[in-house]
Amino acid sequence: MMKDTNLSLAWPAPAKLNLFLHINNQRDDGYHELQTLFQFVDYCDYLDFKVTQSSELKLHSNMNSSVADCDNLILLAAKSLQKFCNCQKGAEIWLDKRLPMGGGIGGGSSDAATTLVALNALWNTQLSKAQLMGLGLKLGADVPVFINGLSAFAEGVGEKLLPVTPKEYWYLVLIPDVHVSTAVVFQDPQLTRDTPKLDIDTLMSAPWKNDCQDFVVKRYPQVANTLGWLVEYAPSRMTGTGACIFGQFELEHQALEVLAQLPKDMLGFVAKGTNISPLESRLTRL
Ligand SMILES: C[C@@](CO)(OP(=O)(O)O)[C@H](O)COP(=O)(O)OP(=O)(O)OC[C@H]1O[C@@H](n2ccc(N)nc2=O)[C@H](O)[C@@H]1O
Ligand SMILES: Nc1ncnc2c1ncn2[C@@H]1O[C@H](COP(=O)(O)OP(=O)(O)O)[C@@H](O)[C@H]1O
Repeated sequence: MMKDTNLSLAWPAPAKLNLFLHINNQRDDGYHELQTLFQFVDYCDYLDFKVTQSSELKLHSNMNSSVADCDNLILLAAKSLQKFCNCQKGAEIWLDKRLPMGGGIGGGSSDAATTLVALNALWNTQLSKAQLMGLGLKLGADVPVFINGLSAFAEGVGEKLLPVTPKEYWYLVLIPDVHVSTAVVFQDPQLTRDTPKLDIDTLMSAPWKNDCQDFVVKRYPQVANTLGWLVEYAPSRMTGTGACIFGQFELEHQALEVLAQLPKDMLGFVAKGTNISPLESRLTRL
């Protein structure tokens, strides 16, 4: 069979963990100022792209959810790049969705980032990383770090990034059976939003915590149960605004052994922390 040169396969859209997350303040526009540490893991959604000569954008996916095409961050990302570059090409896109949605591991943002990075290469629109990150930020606060592709200490709403190299542990990530909306967590008056801003050296060496965790645990018993179970085996915390919980292990087999003991009603996966994103590695072999 002849090779289809317009097809480009297996672009990873990795998950991220917030190894710590502090909320320092709420801005006048409602957004929150954060200090957070992002690390990628090697557990990913995968996207395939076929470049087309008409400007149509078409998405096929195994996502079993109610996200309409017009709200899907993949199509929104592709459209924003097309518009910004006045690009006449289009694409057919296939999404293999593996990451749980609304779990605080950033799957939607990562899909958007991978779409921007891949299409910028495949359409040859030649935007710089900084330009792509600017486009990405309009789609979501977490999109720039996925485009940058390096684990980072982040400030602002998550867009001021300083690459760092935290230890690459193995993680067992558990997925409580509940959807926790980022917007709902940030709207609640009970959320702690006054953690003092600290310098990076202090933050990296202090015990790591997530300011959303107590709040989410109190409101969602599924998250409380999951954390209560995992913390018996490993240092464990919530990522982002939840609901996923991660436990950290020195060795893969230790994480796999705990996964094997998971009660039947809990779901999870084992992944390795990686300070260079799998997307960044894919980009180097177009
Ligand atoms: C707080 C984090 C940490 O990683 O949570 P997770 O979504 O990963 O759980 C993220 O930065 C979230 O980023 P993202 O999920 O892209 O958020 P967005 O779509 O930009 O915003 C969703 C909603 O959350 C609120 N929001 C988001 C980010 C922020 N720094 N302050 C906010 O107040 C806003 O009300 C916004 O309407
Ligand atoms: N391609 C996509 N994958 C996942 N979610 C998407 C996508 N496009 C739009 N969304 C919307 O974004 C929301 C947040 O998704 P996600 O990034 O998985 O959550 P989180 O930021 O909590 O990890 C979803 O609930 C869904 O409504």
